[in-house]
Amino acid sequence: MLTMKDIIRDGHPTLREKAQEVTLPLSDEDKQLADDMLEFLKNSQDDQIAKKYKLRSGVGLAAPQLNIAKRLIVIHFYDEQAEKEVTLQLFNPKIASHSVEKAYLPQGEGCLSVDENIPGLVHRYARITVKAINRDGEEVKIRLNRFSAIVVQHEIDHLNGVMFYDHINQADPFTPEANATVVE
Ligand SMILES: Cc1nc(NNC(=O)[C@H](CC2CCCC2)CN(O)CO)c(F)c(N2CCN3CCOC[C@@H]3C2)n1
Ligand code: NI
Repeated sequence: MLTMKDIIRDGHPTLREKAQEVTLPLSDEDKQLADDMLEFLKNSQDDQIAKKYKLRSGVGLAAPQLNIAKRLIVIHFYDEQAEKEVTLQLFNPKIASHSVEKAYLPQGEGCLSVDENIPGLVHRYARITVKAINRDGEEVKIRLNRFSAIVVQHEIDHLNGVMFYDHINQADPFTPEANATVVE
């Protein structure tokens, strides 16, 4: 099982690299990696397992965080508003289109690859359409909004060597951009 020792930290060069597209058809190794990443997220959200293995809680993970420079992201969390579990294992994800409107988490963002807290608002697109290959090797087109959209953008950033704090307005970190929507 993956634990925090498998996650590389800020300063490691791989976090600033552009990850390589996954070759198709998906290999068993790449499918296993996606499953290992999903298991980590589920474990990290289980109080007992997280405590036992000292896992920081996560709702998303990108392969470069495991020092694997491949374009693979995994998302897993319970969407209270939609009252359903959201689980995505996306290979070669691309933002095909996005809203002009921006959105942000009022508490800012963190990252399993960043050990210190870096306060400040991270403005992202409020709605995105993502094209990707799913675990079954099918091309999918997914429209996302609110929390899901924010998490997926954070993860796709990791595939392009972008960290969440790159987006923080250092001059004015806590002032929301005009017309930006808060995602509670
Ligand atoms: C917002 C949040 N960020 C958590 N951690 N950080 C992460 O996931 C990083 C990615 C997220 C940071 C901001 C957007 C994407 C990991 N990253 O670095 C990957 O690149 C959480 F854990 C969390 N939740 C809320 C829901 N809760 C349900 C019950 O279980 C616990 C869970 C905790 N919400
Ligand atoms: Ni992160």
